[in-house]
Amino acid sequence: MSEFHLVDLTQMTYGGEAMGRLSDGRAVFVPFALAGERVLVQLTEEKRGFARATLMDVVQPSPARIRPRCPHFTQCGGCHYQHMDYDLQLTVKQSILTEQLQRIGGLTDPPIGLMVPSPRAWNYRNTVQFHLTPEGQLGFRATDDRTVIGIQECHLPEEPLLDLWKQIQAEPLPDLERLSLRLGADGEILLVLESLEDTPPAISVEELPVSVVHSGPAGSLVLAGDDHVIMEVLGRPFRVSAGSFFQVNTPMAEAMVKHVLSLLPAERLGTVLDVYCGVGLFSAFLAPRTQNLIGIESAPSACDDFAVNLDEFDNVSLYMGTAEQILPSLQVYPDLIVVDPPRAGLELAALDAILRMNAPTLIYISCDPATLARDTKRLIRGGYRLVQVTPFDLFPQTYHIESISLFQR
Ligand SMILES: C[S@@+](CC[C@H](N)C(=O)[O-])C[C@H]1O[C@@H](n2cnc3c(N)ncnc32)[C@H](O)[C@@H]1O
Repeated sequence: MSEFHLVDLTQMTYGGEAMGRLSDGRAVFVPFALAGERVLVQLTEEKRGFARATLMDVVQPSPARIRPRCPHFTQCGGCHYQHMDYDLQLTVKQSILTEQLQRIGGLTDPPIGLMVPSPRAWNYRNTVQFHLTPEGQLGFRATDDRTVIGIQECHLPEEPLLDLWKQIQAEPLPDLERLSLRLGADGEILLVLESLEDTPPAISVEELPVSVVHSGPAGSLVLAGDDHVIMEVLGRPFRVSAGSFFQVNTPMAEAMVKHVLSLLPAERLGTVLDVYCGVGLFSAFLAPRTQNLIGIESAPSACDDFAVNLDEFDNVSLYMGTAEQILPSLQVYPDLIVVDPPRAGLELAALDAILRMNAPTLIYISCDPATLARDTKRLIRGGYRLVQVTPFDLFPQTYHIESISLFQR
Protein backbone atom coordinates (compact mmCIF):
# COMPACT_ATOMS: atom_id res chain seq x y z
CA MET A 1 0.00 0.00 0.00
CA SER A 2 1.32 3.40 -0.99
CA GLU A 3 2.10 5.86 1.79
CA PHE A 4 0.24 9.06 2.60
CA HIS A 5 1.52 12.52 1.66
CA LEU A 6 0.63 15.96 2.87
CA VAL A 7 0.43 18.26 -0.15
CA ASP A 8 -0.19 21.98 -0.70
CA LEU A 9 -2.22 22.39 -3.87
CA THR A 10 -1.34 25.39 -6.01
CA GLN A 11 -3.19 25.12 -9.32
CA MET A 12 -6.35 23.68 -10.93
CA THR A 13 -5.59 21.58 -14.00
CA TYR A 14 -7.60 20.23 -16.93
CA GLY A 15 -9.37 16.97 -16.09
CA GLY A 16 -10.90 17.96 -12.75
CA GLU A 17 -7.78 17.80 -10.59
CA ALA A 18 -5.75 20.22 -8.52
CA MET A 19 -1.96 20.09 -8.65
CA GLY A 20 0.68 20.29 -5.94
CA ARG A 21 4.23 18.99 -5.43
CA LEU A 22 5.44 15.95 -3.54
CA SER A 23 8.50 16.40 -1.34
CA ASP A 24 10.66 14.91 -4.14
CA GLY A 25 9.50 17.69 -6.47
CA ARG A 26 7.18 15.60 -8.65
CA ALA A 27 3.81 17.10 -9.57
CA VAL A 28 0.86 15.30 -7.99
CA PHE A 29 -2.71 15.54 -9.29
CA VAL A 30 -5.59 15.26 -6.82
CA PRO A 31 -9.30 15.18 -7.77
CA PHE A 32 -12.10 16.90 -5.80
CA ALA A 33 -9.69 19.37 -4.20
CA LEU A 34 -9.03 23.08 -4.68
CA ALA A 35 -5.96 25.21 -5.26
CA GLY A 36 -4.97 26.75 -1.92
CA GLU A 37 -5.87 23.65 0.08
CA ARG A 38 -3.57 21.45 2.16
CA VAL A 39 -4.64 17.85 1.66
CA LEU A 40 -3.71 14.37 2.75
CA VAL A 41 -3.44 12.06 -0.25
CA GLN A 42 -2.57 8.50 -1.13
CA LEU A 43 -0.72 7.89 -4.39
CA THR A 44 -2.59 5.74 -6.92
CA GLU A 45 -0.31 6.07 -9.95
CA GLU A 46 3.39 6.93 -10.00
CA LYS A 47 5.41 7.99 -13.01
CA ARG A 48 8.93 9.40 -13.23
CA GLY A 49 7.76 13.00 -13.54
CA PHE A 50 4.37 13.02 -11.81
CA ALA A 51 1.88 11.08 -9.73
CA ARG A 52 -1.87 10.81 -9.27
CA ALA A 53 -3.48 10.50 -5.87
CA THR A 54 -6.73 9.90 -4.05
CA LEU A 55 -7.93 12.62 -1.71
CA MET A 56 -7.98 11.17 1.82
CA ASP A 57 -8.58 14.31 3.86
CA VAL A 58 -8.78 18.06 3.41
CA VAL A 59 -6.51 19.26 6.22
CA GLN A 60 -6.85 22.97 5.44
CA PRO A 61 -9.90 23.65 3.28
CA SER A 62 -10.07 26.61 0.92
CA PRO A 63 -12.57 29.30 2.03
CA ALA A 64 -14.09 28.80 -1.45
CA ARG A 65 -15.01 25.15 -0.79
CA ILE A 66 -18.77 24.54 -0.67
CA ARG A 67 -20.87 21.51 0.16
CA PRO A 68 -21.56 19.39 -2.96
CA ARG A 69 -25.23 18.95 -3.80
CA CYS A 70 -25.05 15.30 -4.88
CA PRO A 71 -24.36 12.34 -2.54
CA HIS A 72 -22.51 10.57 -5.39
CA PHE A 73 -19.94 13.38 -5.69
CA THR A 74 -16.36 11.93 -5.52
CA GLN A 75 -17.65 8.45 -6.52
CA CYS A 76 -19.36 9.29 -9.82
CA GLY A 77 -17.18 10.24 -12.79
CA GLY A 78 -19.69 12.80 -14.08
CA CYS A 79 -19.07 15.89 -11.92
CA HIS A 80 -15.75 17.20 -10.61
CA TYR A 81 -16.68 20.77 -9.62
CA GLN A 82 -19.62 20.57 -7.20
CA HIS A 83 -17.35 21.71 -4.36
CA MET A 84 -17.03 25.14 -6.02
CA ASP A 85 -19.76 27.72 -6.46
CA TYR A 86 -20.70 28.45 -10.04
CA ASP A 87 -18.74 31.71 -10.34
CA LEU A 88 -15.58 29.96 -9.22
CA GLN A 89 -16.17 27.16 -11.74
CA LEU A 90 -16.24 29.77 -14.50
CA THR A 91 -13.04 31.42 -13.26
CA VAL A 92 -11.27 28.07 -12.95
CA LYS A 93 -12.28 26.98 -16.47
CA GLN A 94 -11.19 30.33 -17.90
CA SER A 95 -7.72 30.00 -16.34
CA ILE A 96 -7.36 26.35 -17.40
CA LEU A 97 -8.18 27.26 -21.01
CA THR A 98 -5.58 30.04 -20.85
CA GLU A 99 -2.98 27.69 -19.37
CA GLN A 100 -3.60 25.04 -22.06
CA LEU A 101 -3.27 27.53 -24.90
CA GLN A 102 -0.08 28.88 -23.35
CA ARG A 103 1.60 25.59 -22.43
CA ILE A 104 0.44 23.32 -25.27
CA GLY A 105 -0.48 25.96 -27.85
CA GLY A 106 2.68 28.01 -27.35
CA LEU A 107 0.82 31.34 -27.12
CA THR A 108 2.13 33.94 -24.67
CA ASP A 109 -1.09 35.86 -24.32
CA PRO A 110 -4.03 33.93 -25.85
CA PRO A 111 -6.90 36.25 -26.84
CA ILE A 112 -9.56 34.66 -24.62
CA GLY A 113 -12.81 36.48 -23.93
CA LEU A 114 -14.96 36.06 -20.83
CA MET A 115 -16.67 32.69 -20.42
CA VAL A 116 -20.36 32.75 -21.39
CA PRO A 117 -22.19 31.21 -18.39
CA SER A 118 -24.98 28.65 -18.68
CA PRO A 119 -28.40 30.12 -17.75
CA ARG A 120 -28.83 27.02 -15.57
CA ALA A 121 -26.00 25.67 -13.42
CA TRP A 122 -28.14 22.59 -12.58
CA ASN A 123 -30.74 20.53 -14.50
CA TYR A 124 -29.46 21.79 -17.83
CA ARG A 125 -28.90 18.52 -19.74
CA ASN A 126 -31.45 17.65 -22.41
CA THR A 127 -30.03 14.13 -22.53
CA VAL A 128 -28.75 11.56 -20.07
CA GLN A 129 -27.06 8.24 -20.71
CA PHE A 130 -27.02 5.48 -18.11
CA HIS A 131 -24.80 2.44 -17.98
CA LEU A 132 -25.94 -0.64 -16.09
CA THR A 133 -24.43 -2.14 -12.95
CA PRO A 134 -23.86 -5.94 -12.96
CA GLU A 135 -27.20 -6.22 -11.09
CA GLY A 136 -29.01 -4.28 -13.83
CA GLN A 137 -29.40 -1.00 -11.92
CA LEU A 138 -29.15 2.31 -13.77
CA GLY A 139 -25.81 3.95 -13.07
CA PHE A 140 -22.94 6.07 -14.32
CA ARG A 141 -19.30 5.33 -14.83
CA ALA A 142 -17.29 5.83 -11.66
CA THR A 143 -14.24 8.09 -11.39
CA ASP A 144 -12.03 5.24 -12.72
CA ASP A 145 -14.06 5.48 -15.99
CA ARG A 146 -14.54 1.68 -15.98
CA THR A 147 -16.73 0.50 -13.14
CA VAL A 148 -20.40 1.43 -13.15
CA ILE A 149 -21.94 2.61 -9.90
CA GLY A 150 -25.66 2.61 -9.17
CA ILE A 151 -27.03 6.15 -9.10
CA GLN A 152 -30.03 7.26 -7.08
CA GLU A 153 -29.92 10.97 -7.91
CA CYS A 154 -28.34 13.33 -10.40
CA HIS A 155 -28.82 17.08 -10.63
CA LEU A 156 -27.76 17.63 -14.23
CA PRO A 157 -30.68 16.36 -16.38
CA GLU A 158 -33.69 18.57 -17.09
CA GLU A 159 -36.62 17.85 -14.73
CA PRO A 160 -38.85 15.84 -17.13
CA LEU A 161 -35.99 13.37 -17.59
CA LEU A 162 -35.74 12.97 -13.81
CA ASP A 163 -39.47 12.20 -13.63
CA LEU A 164 -39.15 9.48 -16.27
CA TRP A 165 -35.98 8.10 -14.65
CA LYS A 166 -37.96 7.58 -11.41
CA GLN A 167 -40.46 5.42 -13.29
CA ILE A 168 -37.93 3.23 -15.09
CA GLN A 169 -35.47 2.69 -12.25
CA ALA A 170 -38.00 0.61 -10.31
CA GLU A 171 -37.14 -2.68 -12.01
CA PRO A 172 -33.64 -4.02 -12.82
CA LEU A 173 -32.69 -4.24 -16.51
CA PRO A 174 -29.99 -6.95 -16.58
CA ASP A 175 -30.00 -7.44 -20.35
CA LEU A 176 -29.14 -3.84 -21.19
CA GLU A 177 -25.78 -2.27 -22.05
CA ARG A 178 -26.95 1.34 -21.96
CA LEU A 179 -30.14 3.34 -21.63
CA SER A 180 -30.41 6.93 -22.76
CA LEU A 181 -33.10 9.59 -22.57
CA ARG A 182 -33.35 12.73 -24.70
CA LEU A 183 -35.90 15.44 -24.08
CA GLY A 184 -37.24 17.19 -27.16
CA ALA A 185 -39.03 20.50 -27.57
CA ASP A 186 -42.69 20.22 -26.39
CA GLY A 187 -41.62 17.68 -23.75
CA GLU A 188 -41.49 14.51 -25.80
CA ILE A 189 -38.79 12.05 -24.66
CA LEU A 190 -36.87 9.48 -26.68
CA LEU A 191 -35.79 6.44 -24.67
CA VAL A 192 -33.07 4.36 -26.32
CA LEU A 193 -32.32 0.85 -25.05
CA GLU A 194 -28.96 -0.51 -26.20
CA SER A 195 -28.18 -4.21 -25.84
CA LEU A 196 -25.92 -6.85 -27.33
CA GLU A 197 -28.96 -8.99 -28.21
CA ASP A 198 -31.42 -8.45 -31.03
CA THR A 199 -34.34 -9.27 -28.75
CA PRO A 200 -35.48 -6.12 -26.94
CA PRO A 201 -35.18 -6.39 -23.15
CA ALA A 202 -38.37 -6.71 -21.14
CA ILE A 203 -39.34 -3.20 -20.06
CA SER A 204 -42.93 -2.09 -19.62
CA VAL A 205 -42.86 0.66 -22.23
CA GLU A 206 -46.58 0.93 -22.91
CA GLU A 207 -47.28 3.00 -19.84
CA LEU A 208 -44.47 5.45 -20.44
CA PRO A 209 -45.21 8.75 -22.23
CA VAL A 210 -42.25 8.37 -24.55
CA SER A 211 -40.91 7.04 -27.82
CA VAL A 212 -38.81 3.90 -27.36
CA VAL A 213 -36.11 2.58 -29.67
CA HIS A 214 -34.17 -0.63 -29.18
CA SER A 215 -30.68 -0.66 -30.65
CA GLY A 216 -29.09 -4.11 -31.08
CA PRO A 217 -26.42 -5.70 -33.30
CA ALA A 218 -28.81 -5.94 -36.28
CA GLY A 219 -29.84 -2.28 -36.08
CA SER A 220 -32.55 -0.17 -34.48
CA LEU A 221 -36.18 -1.08 -33.92
CA VAL A 222 -38.89 1.38 -32.88
CA LEU A 223 -40.89 -0.13 -30.01
CA ALA A 224 -43.15 2.86 -29.43
CA GLY A 225 -43.71 6.27 -30.99
CA ASP A 226 -40.97 7.76 -33.24
CA ASP A 227 -37.32 7.01 -33.91
CA HIS A 228 -36.34 10.62 -33.20
CA VAL A 229 -37.18 13.74 -31.21
CA ILE A 230 -37.49 17.28 -32.45
CA MET A 231 -35.05 19.67 -30.80
CA GLU A 232 -35.47 23.41 -31.22
CA VAL A 233 -32.72 26.01 -31.49
CA LEU A 234 -33.51 29.70 -32.03
CA GLY A 235 -37.02 28.72 -33.11
CA ARG A 236 -35.77 26.26 -35.70
CA PRO A 237 -36.70 22.55 -35.41
CA PHE A 238 -34.07 19.84 -35.76
CA ARG A 239 -34.84 16.17 -36.16
CA VAL A 240 -32.44 14.21 -33.95
CA SER A 241 -32.48 10.41 -34.24
CA ALA A 242 -31.46 7.90 -31.59
CA GLY A 243 -27.86 7.58 -32.83
CA SER A 244 -27.21 11.24 -33.63
CA PHE A 245 -25.20 13.77 -31.65
CA PHE A 246 -26.90 16.93 -30.40
CA GLN A 247 -25.59 19.65 -28.06
CA VAL A 248 -26.72 18.73 -24.52
CA ASN A 249 -27.40 22.25 -23.24
CA THR A 250 -30.02 23.79 -25.53
CA PRO A 251 -29.82 27.47 -24.40
CA MET A 252 -26.04 27.29 -24.75
CA ALA A 253 -26.38 25.77 -28.24
CA GLU A 254 -28.41 28.89 -29.08
CA ALA A 255 -25.68 31.12 -27.63
CA MET A 256 -23.03 29.33 -29.68
CA VAL A 257 -24.99 29.59 -32.93
CA LYS A 258 -25.51 33.33 -32.32
CA HIS A 259 -21.81 33.74 -31.63
CA VAL A 260 -20.77 31.93 -34.82
CA LEU A 261 -23.15 34.13 -36.85
CA SER A 262 -21.70 37.24 -35.18
CA LEU A 263 -18.24 36.28 -36.51
CA LEU A 264 -19.41 36.27 -40.15
CA PRO A 265 -18.92 39.22 -42.47
CA ALA A 266 -22.06 41.15 -43.50
CA GLU A 267 -21.80 40.08 -47.15
CA ARG A 268 -22.93 36.66 -48.36
CA LEU A 269 -20.17 34.06 -48.31
CA GLY A 270 -19.18 31.96 -51.34
CA THR A 271 -18.37 28.43 -50.20
CA VAL A 272 -18.59 27.36 -46.56
CA LEU A 273 -17.46 23.98 -45.19
CA ASP A 274 -19.15 22.68 -42.03
CA VAL A 275 -16.91 19.82 -40.97
CA TYR A 276 -18.28 17.45 -38.27
CA CYS A 277 -21.69 18.98 -39.02
CA GLY A 278 -23.85 16.51 -37.06
CA VAL A 279 -27.57 16.96 -37.74
CA GLY A 280 -26.85 20.40 -39.22
CA LEU A 281 -27.03 22.72 -36.20
CA PHE A 282 -24.58 25.31 -37.54
CA SER A 283 -25.24 24.54 -41.24
CA ALA A 284 -28.92 25.44 -40.90
CA PHE A 285 -28.02 28.98 -39.81
CA LEU A 286 -25.04 29.34 -42.16
CA ALA A 287 -26.87 28.15 -45.30
CA PRO A 288 -28.96 31.37 -45.74
CA ARG A 289 -25.71 33.41 -45.54
CA THR A 290 -23.85 31.29 -48.12
CA GLN A 291 -23.91 30.51 -51.83
CA ASN A 292 -22.71 26.97 -51.35
CA LEU A 293 -22.55 25.04 -48.10
CA ILE A 294 -20.86 21.65 -47.79
CA GLY A 295 -21.33 19.47 -44.72
CA ILE A 296 -19.10 16.55 -43.74
CA GLU A 297 -20.26 14.03 -41.16
CA SER A 298 -19.35 10.41 -40.44
CA ALA A 299 -22.43 9.11 -38.52
CA PRO A 300 -25.08 7.73 -40.91
CA SER A 301 -28.01 8.65 -38.63
CA ALA A 302 -26.77 12.24 -38.27
CA CYS A 303 -26.45 12.40 -42.07
CA ASP A 304 -30.06 11.24 -42.46
CA ASP A 305 -31.16 13.90 -39.98
CA PHE A 306 -29.05 16.54 -41.74
CA ALA A 307 -30.78 15.72 -45.05
CA VAL A 308 -34.19 16.27 -43.42
CA ASN A 309 -33.18 19.34 -41.41
CA LEU A 310 -31.66 21.15 -44.40
CA ASP A 311 -34.09 19.89 -47.03
CA GLU A 312 -35.39 23.42 -47.77
CA PHE A 313 -31.96 24.61 -49.04
CA ASP A 314 -30.80 23.85 -52.55
CA ASN A 315 -27.33 25.31 -51.94
CA VAL A 316 -26.37 22.58 -49.45
CA SER A 317 -24.57 19.31 -50.05
CA LEU A 318 -23.38 16.66 -47.63
CA TYR A 319 -20.54 14.15 -47.69
CA MET A 320 -20.91 11.13 -45.44
CA GLY A 321 -17.54 9.87 -44.19
CA THR A 322 -14.73 10.96 -41.95
CA ALA A 323 -13.21 14.39 -42.30
CA GLU A 324 -9.76 12.81 -42.69
CA GLN A 325 -11.00 10.71 -45.64
CA ILE A 326 -13.05 13.36 -47.40
CA LEU A 327 -11.18 16.64 -46.94
CA PRO A 328 -7.94 15.57 -48.71
CA SER A 329 -9.81 14.80 -51.94
CA LEU A 330 -12.16 17.80 -51.87
CA GLN A 331 -11.30 20.36 -54.56
CA VAL A 332 -12.82 23.49 -53.01
CA TYR A 333 -11.48 26.84 -51.83
CA PRO A 334 -13.93 27.93 -49.12
CA ASP A 335 -14.32 31.43 -47.69
CA LEU A 336 -15.02 29.88 -44.32
CA ILE A 337 -14.36 26.52 -42.71
CA VAL A 338 -16.22 25.60 -39.52
CA VAL A 339 -14.91 22.59 -37.60
CA ASP A 340 -16.55 21.03 -34.55
CA PRO A 341 -14.61 17.81 -33.95
CA PRO A 342 -15.07 15.32 -31.09
CA ARG A 343 -12.67 15.53 -28.13
CA ALA A 344 -9.79 14.03 -30.09
CA GLY A 345 -9.65 17.21 -32.18
CA LEU A 346 -8.49 17.29 -35.80
CA GLU A 347 -6.75 14.26 -37.29
CA LEU A 348 -3.52 15.33 -39.00
CA ALA A 349 -4.84 14.39 -42.47
CA ALA A 350 -7.89 16.61 -41.89
CA LEU A 351 -5.80 19.48 -40.54
CA ASP A 352 -3.31 19.31 -43.42
CA ALA A 353 -6.16 19.31 -45.96
CA ILE A 354 -7.70 22.33 -44.21
CA LEU A 355 -4.38 24.19 -44.43
CA ARG A 356 -4.14 23.39 -48.16
CA MET A 357 -7.60 24.88 -48.77
CA ASN A 358 -6.26 28.21 -47.58
CA ALA A 359 -9.62 29.56 -46.36
CA PRO A 360 -9.31 33.14 -45.06
CA THR A 361 -11.37 32.29 -41.96
CA LEU A 362 -11.63 29.19 -39.80
CA ILE A 363 -14.00 28.81 -36.86
CA TYR A 364 -12.98 26.04 -34.48
CA ILE A 365 -15.64 24.81 -32.03
CA SER A 366 -13.91 22.71 -29.41
CA CYS A 367 -14.99 20.59 -26.46
CA ASP A 368 -11.44 19.86 -25.31
CA PRO A 369 -8.94 22.63 -24.55
CA ALA A 370 -5.93 20.28 -24.77
CA THR A 371 -6.62 19.17 -28.35
CA LEU A 372 -7.70 22.71 -29.25
CA ALA A 373 -4.32 23.95 -28.00
CA ARG A 374 -2.46 21.25 -29.94
CA ASP A 375 -4.37 22.07 -33.14
CA THR A 376 -3.93 25.81 -32.57
CA LYS A 377 -0.17 25.35 -32.60
CA ARG A 378 -0.39 23.44 -35.88
CA LEU A 379 -2.78 25.96 -37.45
CA ILE A 380 -0.52 28.86 -36.48
CA ARG A 381 2.47 27.04 -37.93
CA GLY A 382 0.37 26.59 -41.08
CA GLY A 383 -0.22 30.34 -41.46
CA TYR A 384 -3.31 31.10 -39.31
CA ARG A 385 -3.55 33.69 -36.55
CA LEU A 386 -5.72 33.07 -33.51
CA VAL A 387 -7.90 36.18 -33.36
CA GLN A 388 -10.22 35.36 -30.47
CA VAL A 389 -11.45 32.52 -28.29
CA THR A 390 -14.81 32.60 -26.52
CA PRO A 391 -15.42 29.93 -23.88
CA PHE A 392 -19.01 28.70 -23.36
CA ASP A 393 -19.95 26.84 -20.20
CA LEU A 394 -22.00 24.04 -21.70
CA PHE A 395 -21.28 21.64 -18.85
CA PRO A 396 -21.61 23.24 -15.37
CA GLN A 397 -20.41 21.11 -12.41
CA THR A 398 -18.04 19.19 -14.73
CA TYR A 399 -14.50 20.02 -15.83
CA HIS A 400 -15.44 20.12 -19.52
CA ILE A 401 -14.69 23.32 -21.42
CA GLU A 402 -16.34 24.27 -24.70
CA SER A 403 -15.02 27.16 -26.76
CA ILE A 404 -15.28 28.84 -30.15
CA SER A 405 -12.07 30.14 -31.71
CA LEU A 406 -11.74 32.45 -34.67
CA PHE A 407 -8.66 31.94 -36.86
CA GLN A 408 -7.72 34.13 -39.80
CA ARG A 409 -5.06 33.91 -42.46
C1 LIG B 1 -19.09 17.60 -31.39
S1 LIG B 1 -20.18 16.89 -32.55
C2 LIG B 1 -20.68 18.35 -33.43
C3 LIG B 1 -21.90 18.22 -34.29
C4 LIG B 1 -22.53 19.54 -34.75
N1 LIG B 1 -21.56 20.50 -35.18
C5 LIG B 1 -23.40 20.13 -33.65
O1 LIG B 1 -23.01 21.12 -33.04
O2 LIG B 1 -24.48 19.57 -33.41
C6 LIG B 1 -19.08 16.08 -33.63
C7 LIG B 1 -19.73 15.38 -34.80
O3 LIG B 1 -18.68 14.84 -35.61
C8 LIG B 1 -19.01 13.52 -36.01
N2 LIG B 1 -17.71 12.85 -36.22
C9 LIG B 1 -16.95 12.21 -35.31
N3 LIG B 1 -15.78 11.86 -35.86
C10 LIG B 1 -15.80 12.29 -37.14
C11 LIG B 1 -14.87 12.25 -38.21
N4 LIG B 1 -13.68 11.68 -38.06
N5 LIG B 1 -15.22 12.82 -39.38
C12 LIG B 1 -16.43 13.41 -39.54
N6 LIG B 1 -17.37 13.47 -38.56
C13 LIG B 1 -17.05 12.93 -37.37
C14 LIG B 1 -19.88 12.97 -34.90
O4 LIG B 1 -20.73 11.97 -35.39
C15 LIG B 1 -20.64 14.23 -34.45
O5 LIG B 1 -21.85 14.36 -35.16
